[in-house]
Amino acid sequence: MTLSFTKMQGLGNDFIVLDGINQPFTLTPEQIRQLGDRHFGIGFDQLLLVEKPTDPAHDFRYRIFNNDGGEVEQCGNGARCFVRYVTERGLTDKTEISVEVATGIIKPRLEANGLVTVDMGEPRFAPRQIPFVADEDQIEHSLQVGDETVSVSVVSMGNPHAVQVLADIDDGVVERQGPLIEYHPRFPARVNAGFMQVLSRNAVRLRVFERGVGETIACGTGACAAVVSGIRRGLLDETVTVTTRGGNVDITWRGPGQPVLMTGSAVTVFQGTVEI
Ligand SMILES: N[C@@H](CCC[C@H](N)C(=O)O)C(=O)O
Repeated sequence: MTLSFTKMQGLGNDFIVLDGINQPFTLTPEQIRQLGDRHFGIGFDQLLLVEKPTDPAHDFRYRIFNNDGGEVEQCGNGARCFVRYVTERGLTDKTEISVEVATGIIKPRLEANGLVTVDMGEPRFAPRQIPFVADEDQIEHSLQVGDETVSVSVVSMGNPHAVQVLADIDDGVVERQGPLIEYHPRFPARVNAGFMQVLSRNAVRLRVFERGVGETIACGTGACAAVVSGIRRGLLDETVTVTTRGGNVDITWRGPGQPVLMTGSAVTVFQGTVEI
């Protein structure tokens, strides 16, 4: 089978995007792993699939597969690339679209300056919504990670996140704790592990060890989860610039009951075909 693909990136979090509307196909997890291999395949953090919506009230269905072949619920940097892809390829003439993801609806909007703003929906905190093994919603939970006891905020942005606030995120903590937190038994669906350094009430640095990939250069849902957890901890104001290793993204959250808004770049890198 020959597949046409587009390689895209949002802050260096990289994707292949496949049009499943005009090019119907199915891929096994093993085939996704092969395509994602950076030496033997195309290489990507996530594979994004554009499909017709199941409900005609929406414009598209957006499916996401991690580099390990597993399907996941949400991808923020990918959502920005998604709207650029469907507009650049003429799949819609709208610049604001309503998109079905596994756990709800997101609304990406292409701005006049080329940046993309995504209404990512409301964050969730109840342990069963993460999922996380705990009796009640707390702003911080104590977690035993190897021989360290750490304090995490758990947030679902459709997908699960555990965020720590640390004075230094470059001292080896991501490499040491990331794999242990991803597979921690209190996260039955595994988790994305975020490591945030607060610079001011409107600026943070963030590194994320992503479920199903390892550390990525940037994680959009991770940025949303980190800012939400920082606001809940009383450390941040409602609009925050998140600096990742791949660049900046702006996040706004006005509090409980409100959606998280994310604004950042989305870039097409190249197009091609691949035999699978
Ligand atoms: N890179 C993403 C998140 C992709 C999914 C994540 N690894 C998961 O397993 O939940 C983003 O930009 O949000």
